[in-house]
Amino acid sequence: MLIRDARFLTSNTRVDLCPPPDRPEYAFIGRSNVGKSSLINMLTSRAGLAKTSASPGKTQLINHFLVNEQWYLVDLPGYGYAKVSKTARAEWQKMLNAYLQRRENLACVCVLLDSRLPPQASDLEFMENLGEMGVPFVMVFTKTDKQSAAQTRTLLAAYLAKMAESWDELPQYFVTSATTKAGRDELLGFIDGVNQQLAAAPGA
Ligand SMILES: Nc1nc2c(ncn2[C@@H]2O[C@H](COP(=O)(O)OP(=O)(O)OP(=O)(O)O)[C@@H](O)[C@H]2O)c(=O)[nH]1
Ligand SMILES: [Mg+2]
Repeated sequence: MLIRDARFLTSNTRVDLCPPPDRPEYAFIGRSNVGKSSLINMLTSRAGLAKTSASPGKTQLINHFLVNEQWYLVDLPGYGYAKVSKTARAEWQKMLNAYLQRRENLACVCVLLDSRLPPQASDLEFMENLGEMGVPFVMVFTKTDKQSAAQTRTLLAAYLAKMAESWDELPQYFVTSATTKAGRDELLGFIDGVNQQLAAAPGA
């Protein structure tokens, strides 16, 4: 997919204030600092479109971007960020659940996972929840430039083996780097395919 245009629309904390649910939406989520905002910039080839930061907890709102006037990309705050208060975390959980359950045009959630780490409880739990809510998702492994291809393969195999313990069918996955642009064509191709399926679906 060629990215002709990508622009920021809105930031907010409430699902009812999000842009009209009139086109397919892809939400990027994952633990703080996993590389969500960087991946969005890499996919759209717009450095600085989504704000990135070396310190976790940078993204705090539901941020909508419009791509090619055709689909929405959403940058969500990271979960599992220890330095926020319990109250703030509970608020964020409430906002996130409302978003996941009520955002009717949500086509797919991209769950970002640091390719250098073994399966983390918070990620496994988050994916379980998505499964229970019936929200479609894919796994996106990030930061593969930070290690050798062999190391990525080993960790990926271990991750898939862990997932196979609780999932009959493994979710689709992508192996990416915001630095080398690895996985860009694959992920954009996937989004394009889903967009086309949705456009062809009855009632679309
Ligand atoms: N080497 C490398 N660094 C990356 C990559 N992706 C992100 N980073 C770095 O990791 C840090 C966090 O990236 P962000 O994109 O801000 O992460 P985030 O998930 O949006 O973080 P929060 O909004 O705080 O939850 C930054 O210092 C990025 O430069 C990658 O693919 N390769
Ligand atoms: Mg961010």
